[in-house]
Amino acid sequence: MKPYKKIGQIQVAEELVHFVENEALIGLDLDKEQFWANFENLIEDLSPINHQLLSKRVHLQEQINQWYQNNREFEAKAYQEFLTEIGYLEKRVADFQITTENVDEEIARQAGPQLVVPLDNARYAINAANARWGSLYDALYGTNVLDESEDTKITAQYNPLRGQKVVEYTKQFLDQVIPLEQGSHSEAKQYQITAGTLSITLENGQVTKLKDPEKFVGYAGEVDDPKTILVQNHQLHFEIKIDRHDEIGQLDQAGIKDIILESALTTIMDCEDSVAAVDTTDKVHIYRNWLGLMNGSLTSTFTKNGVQLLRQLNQDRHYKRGNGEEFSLSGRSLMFIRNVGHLMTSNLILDKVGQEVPEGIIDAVITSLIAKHSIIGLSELKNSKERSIYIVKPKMHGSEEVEFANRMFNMVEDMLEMERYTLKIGVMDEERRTSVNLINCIEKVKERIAFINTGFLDRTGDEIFTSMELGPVVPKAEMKQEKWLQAYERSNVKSGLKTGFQQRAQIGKGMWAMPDEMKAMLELKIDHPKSGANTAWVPSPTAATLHAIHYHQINVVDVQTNKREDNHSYLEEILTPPISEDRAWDKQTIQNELDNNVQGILGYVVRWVHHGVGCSKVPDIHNVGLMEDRATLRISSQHIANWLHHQICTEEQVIDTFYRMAKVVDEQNCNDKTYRVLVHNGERSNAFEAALELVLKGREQPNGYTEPILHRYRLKEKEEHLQKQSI
Ligand SMILES: CC(=O)SCCNC(=O)CCNC(=O)[C@H](O)C(C)(C)COP(=O)(O)OP(=O)(O)OC[C@H]1O[C@@H](n2cnc3c(N)ncnc32)[C@H](O)[C@@H]1OP(=O)(O)O
Ligand SMILES: O=CC(=O)O
Ligand SMILES: [Mg+2]
Repeated sequence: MKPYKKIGQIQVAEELVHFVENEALIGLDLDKEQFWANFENLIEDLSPINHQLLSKRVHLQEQINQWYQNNREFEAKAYQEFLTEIGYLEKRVADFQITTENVDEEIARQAGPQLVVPLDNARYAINAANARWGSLYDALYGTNVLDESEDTKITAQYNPLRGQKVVEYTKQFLDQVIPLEQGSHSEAKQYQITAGTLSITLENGQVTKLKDPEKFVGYAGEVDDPKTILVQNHQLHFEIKIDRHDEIGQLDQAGIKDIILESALTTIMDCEDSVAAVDTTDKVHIYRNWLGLMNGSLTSTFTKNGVQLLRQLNQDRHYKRGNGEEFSLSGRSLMFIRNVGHLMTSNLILDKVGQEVPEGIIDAVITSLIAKHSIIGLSELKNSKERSIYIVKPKMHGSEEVEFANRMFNMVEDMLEMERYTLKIGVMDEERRTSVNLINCIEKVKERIAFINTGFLDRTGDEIFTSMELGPVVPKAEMKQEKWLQAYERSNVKSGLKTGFQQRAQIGKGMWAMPDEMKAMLELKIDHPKSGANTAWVPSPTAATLHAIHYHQINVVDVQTNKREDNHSYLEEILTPPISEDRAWDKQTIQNELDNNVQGILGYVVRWVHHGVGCSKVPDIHNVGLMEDRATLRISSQHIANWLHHQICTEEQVIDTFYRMAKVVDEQNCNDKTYRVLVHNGERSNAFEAALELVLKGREQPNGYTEPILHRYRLKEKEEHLQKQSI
């Protein structure tokens, strides 16, 4: 147990006290004693409400379970009436528009990718902040986007034939998004600035310009020898980089060495489902990284390909307009911070009766305190030009819980002496009770909402859990085609547009969870801007650069304008549970489903529990690397729990599958010297126990969440490790 310091009536872990008083509060005009006194009041006011909200979740679910048991023949109308009666479905508020002010351009006006990154990993987090700009040449060369033959494979040295394909693809992209009045970019020999505008000399000597000359917005270098041409299309920028002496540039008749796309407009620094933070040390580590991002001091030193590297936040980018006037664009992605939800408590702080305090309350106070460093502008590397702080709040159920978050944000603003609505909120639409009451949820935070986002992964987990009693759900891969999911996605866009999100806030779509499948992403993720979303999640900087292409191809403003007319009522479809009509799957189908889910669960949980890694790339049974986090774990564990409950498989079969897949996962990790096998000489590791419990006790977990079990086993693992060290 960590030593605590008694402050007023509460007890605060020494490590947190030290961090707050010697790091987070330094440079801020806040009184230390007052800070702790206010924090204590806030805990006293809010903790009981937090607990009541959680009890309500349990109570509603008990009633839903009972209803399903009494109504085996599902009838949509009766179901809706029942949900209204118990207060799950809320009475819709009168029409309103959100009024959020001081929202940065990256959120309100620009449409583009949103990157997510685990905040416990400084190397990745800085990389993410810098992923505002990414090389299109690298993204195309280094992934599977381009069709590959023997000749165009990635080789140890640069492969010019592959490079040629990259250039061809890029020139087509340029012709598509910044076409020339005559000819093609592939015929361009020279780009220069003439009389304040971009002129292009073609190989036949003809001089032409852009079809839309206003897309040229700036340059760097000399007018007759520019090093950078900055263009803008659909509010999104990119740079054409020219250097005739460069290894790549010299192969191009116009000297183009790269195209740098504005990529991750925004990034979510994640303290939630992609990290494994179970104690004070873990939490303070994350808070310290956030502080480094907010005051611009975060660095990371690491060795890559035998070279020692220092990574730090990028500076802004400087240009001249056609008339010579200087201007700059941010070199970094606009950062959000994702706090934890309302569920867990933390021993970082104990209240006056010695109970752990809700972790979401602690996150709200500490992450906002830290972000104040950025808004008072101590660092040159400002995050928000509008002096706003962007907090993503996940896993809220219904409008009461959103109202609670709003109340908490008000109190935090007051205690940190911030103007009202400095704290903006991003509401994850990822629990069913929020989806069906989304307009009411938005209304509760209408002065501060900066995004809604369909977290379809958590949402799928919640869907399975909520309808657990009704029947067996469809196989996991079929979930995306289910009525509820399609309707939920559309309804989310509709709700955002009806309440005035256009040009004011983000309507976001979910994660691309196959980090290496970039060709498929380029083919499919264009559906997100097409659906009216002005952002969507990507798992890596490379994915951000490739997904940015979609926002050049689709003008989201136009799409949203058309979608504003959507008057379809989606409620009944959203409330159609994904229960299989035909439960007669053959033995092999059932076993494959189990194998796939169990492999993913074990592959993820072993790294969570034994190594403290909260987001991993884990191969599925077809050997496709999948991004796994707590939300995907929630789906897989709930899925098996559901099939077990409805006797699609037996407990014996599940346990047997766990043992078999443990060997597969051990084999996948055999090159990792720090790896400990899941079962050793019949002795099950903590990770194995945790993974199995997530399934066998899946129905008992609050809303199917995985946090309680993961935390318990990770703490046990840490404790055992300490004991071993002290022997
Ligand atoms: C349902 C939800 O809540 S989704 C939200 C939670 N999910 C996430 O946050 C996903 C974030 N992504 C990741 O954590 C990682 O990309 C993973 C775990 C999926 C894969 O990680 P790895 O196997 O290490 O990736 P891989 O080896 O292909 O690439 C590593 C390189 O890419 C970079 N990278 C990978 N992901 C990211 C990221 N999200 N942000 C910034 N950089 C990243 C790393 O910095 C590293 O580059 P470096 O060597 O120059 O530092
Ligand atoms: O948080 C995202 C999700 O899909 O869940
Ligand atoms: Mg989620």
